[in-house]
Amino acid sequence: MSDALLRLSGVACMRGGRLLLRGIDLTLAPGQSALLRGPNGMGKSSLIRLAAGLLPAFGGTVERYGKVALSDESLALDRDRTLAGALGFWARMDGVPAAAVADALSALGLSALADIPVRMLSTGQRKRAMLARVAASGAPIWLLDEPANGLDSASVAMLGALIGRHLAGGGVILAASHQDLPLPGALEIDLSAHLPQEAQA
Ligand SMILES: Nc1ncnc2c1ncn2[C@@H]1O[C@H](COP(=O)(O)OP(=O)(O)OP(=O)(O)O)[C@@H](O)[C@H]1O
Repeated sequence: MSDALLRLSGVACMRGGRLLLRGIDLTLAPGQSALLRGPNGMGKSSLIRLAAGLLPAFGGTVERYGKVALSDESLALDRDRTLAGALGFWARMDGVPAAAVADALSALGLSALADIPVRMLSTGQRKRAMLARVAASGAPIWLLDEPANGLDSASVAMLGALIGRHLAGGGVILAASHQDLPLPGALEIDLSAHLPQEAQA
């Protein structure tokens, strides 16, 4: 038995035949969060994908206890549907009530854009729409790759409120970001401490 929702134990990450990272240990219990730090190309996105189960671990284990919601650079929303329609599609797939979509739109300041086709959204609006999909998913495990990219300060504040509610409700968050995130109390993981030995020499 375990209280953890997400656990990485001795994880090593390989990409394109190159060992990027090794020895990653992380346990997130309800209400906890972690932030991956490191320069470009260090493997932050790769580790997020690995935590999502989209990339196999080269070594170690990844345990997930609950559904996962991922926000990364891919849109994952039907560009030709309205924003509410595209989010509604995922709500049906996720088996969550339609009200979750309205709540998520409201939380991200997108209610007025509910009937706009996704393809017409601006960069920042699209990013908020992707975060709305995560918020509406009902998943306890949020994996957020650069969630503040393209967001203005008001939107970052909305993201902060969303994050606070998710953690207070017993969810967990693993994020990667170059920017400061509204993720108070997050465990910071500096990936440069996890380079393979030959890369450290
Ligand atoms: N599909 C792939 N096949 C092979 N190598 C890849 C693939 N995707 C990424 N890589 C390589 O893996 C390394 C880590 O990439 P990753 O995107 O995880 O880094 P990152 O820390 O998120 O970078 P950034 O800060 O620029 O977003 C890079 O050297 C990249 O070239």
